[in-house]
Formats: sequence, C-alpha cells, structure tokens
Amino acid sequence: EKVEINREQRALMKAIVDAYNRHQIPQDVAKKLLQDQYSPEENFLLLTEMATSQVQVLVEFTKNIPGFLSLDREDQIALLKGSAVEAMFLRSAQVFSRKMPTGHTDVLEERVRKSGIPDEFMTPMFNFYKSIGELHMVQEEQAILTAITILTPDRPYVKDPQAVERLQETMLDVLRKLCVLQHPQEQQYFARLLGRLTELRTLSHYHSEMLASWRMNDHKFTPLLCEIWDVQ
Ligand SMILES: CC(C)c1onc(-c2c(Cl)cccc2Cl)c1COc1ccc(-c2ccc3[nH]c(C(=O)O)cc3c2)cc1
Repeated sequence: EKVEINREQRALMKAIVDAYNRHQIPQDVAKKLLQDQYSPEENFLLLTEMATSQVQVLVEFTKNIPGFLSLDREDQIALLKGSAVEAMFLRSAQVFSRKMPTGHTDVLEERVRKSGIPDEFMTPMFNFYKSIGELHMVQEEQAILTAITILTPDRPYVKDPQAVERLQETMLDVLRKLCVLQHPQEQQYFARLLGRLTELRTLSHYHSEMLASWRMNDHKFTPLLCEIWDVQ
C-alpha cells in the first residue's frame, strides 16, 4: 500500500532531527582529537572528556524528544541511565562512518585503540562501527533510531513501561515509513536497522566489563559519568 508520512509524523521527525543537529559535541572538544600524539593515559583522559561532553549532548537531545518530559521524572532518569552507553555507541559509530574531515576518523580510531581499552572489546566495537557505516543511514534515520534506543521500555527500574512503549511505537512507525521511502530497493532495511539495536545491547554488556577493568587499573571518571554509569 502507498506509504506516506502524515503531517503529525513529519512534525515529530522535524523536532527530533533539529534536536539531534542542534546538540553536537563542541568543536573545540572534537578538535582536541587532532592534537599531536598522546600516551594511553592522556588518550583515556581525552576520551573521558569526549564521553562527558557526549552525555551532556545526549541529555539535551533527550529532553527534546516529544513526550519525553511528560514521562514520570524517575523514569526519565532510568531511561537516560539505561540507554546512555548505547546512544553513545550509536553516535560515535555515526561519527566514525560519516566522512569526518580528512584524518579525523582514523585519529579517533587510533585514540580509542590506544586508550587502555582491552583488546577483546575492540573487535566487537569496530565491527559495530563498520556495520553502522555500511547502512549509510540518512540523518533522520540516525536521529530517530537514537530516540528509539532511549525510549526502550524494558530498562531497569522503569515504573511505567507502557507509557514509554507508546512513545517508542510512535517513533518506530515513523522510522518504518522513512526506511521504505529512503531505501525502496531494500525491503528489509528497517529490519536491519532494528537488528543494530540488538547489537547495541551486547556492546552495552561489553562496556560494563570495560568499566570494571578500567576501574581495576584505577582509571578515573568525571562525576557526570560516575552518576550515569553508577560507578564509584
Ligand atoms: C570514559 C571514556 C574512556 C569512554 O568509556 N566508554 C567510551 C565509549 C567508547 Cl570507547 C565507545 C563507544 C561508546 C563509549 Cl561510551 C568512552 C569514550 O566515549 C566516547 C568517545 C568519543 C565520542 C565522540 C567523539 C567524537 C565526536 N564527534 C561528534 C560530533 O557530533 O561531531 C560526537 C562525538 C563523540 C563519544 C564517546
């Protein structure tokens, strides 16, 4: 049947994409990536600074998701804490796959590879980045997929998952239509996108182990990261 995005859905999409574009990592922070070589310790500090800045960006983006602020306040926190790592994997994946100014991408990759992250997490992480790159998502898809990740009803401590599910379903419907319109040749494109969300969950489990191993080596995080990741 003819797929079309109705006026209400177009307004929803615009609100999310505007928020997604409005909140970016400040260029001075992203530019730090390009400074000359660092030691693994300094790379870790730089990535910690980027992650902290990314969490601030994420909170601002989330507050602009239509309906999010009308959720129960404690559920808003539970959703942010439960989805932060996944949303940041998604965002940094899009940064990796987007043609960043020459040299940025492999500099970022270089720093991630030399920041004390145990090797066994490197492979799944960079496989994920590659699989996101191969999807060639348009900006609207990236923004709505991030909103869908944040509005996942079955995060720990969510008291009213039905309210979250209603919001997520609205987003899923828009994304489904968008995929059909943007990728008419690929019948299963929408299904492939949702498959990435499953991969994100796995990465999120790897990430908790990454955090544990960093803490064993006495790595320090910022107060914001400690709060959102429930560490120390
Ligand atoms: C605390 C640090 C060491 C950390 O722990 N886990 C991760 C960690 C790791 Cl490696 C991998 C994935 C997720 C996490 Cl959450 C990180 C580092 O996290 C990030 C590193 C870089 C960026 C990043 C870099 C460049 C960027 N440009 C833009 C832009 O909008 O232009 C956004 C952006 C974000 C985001 C998170």
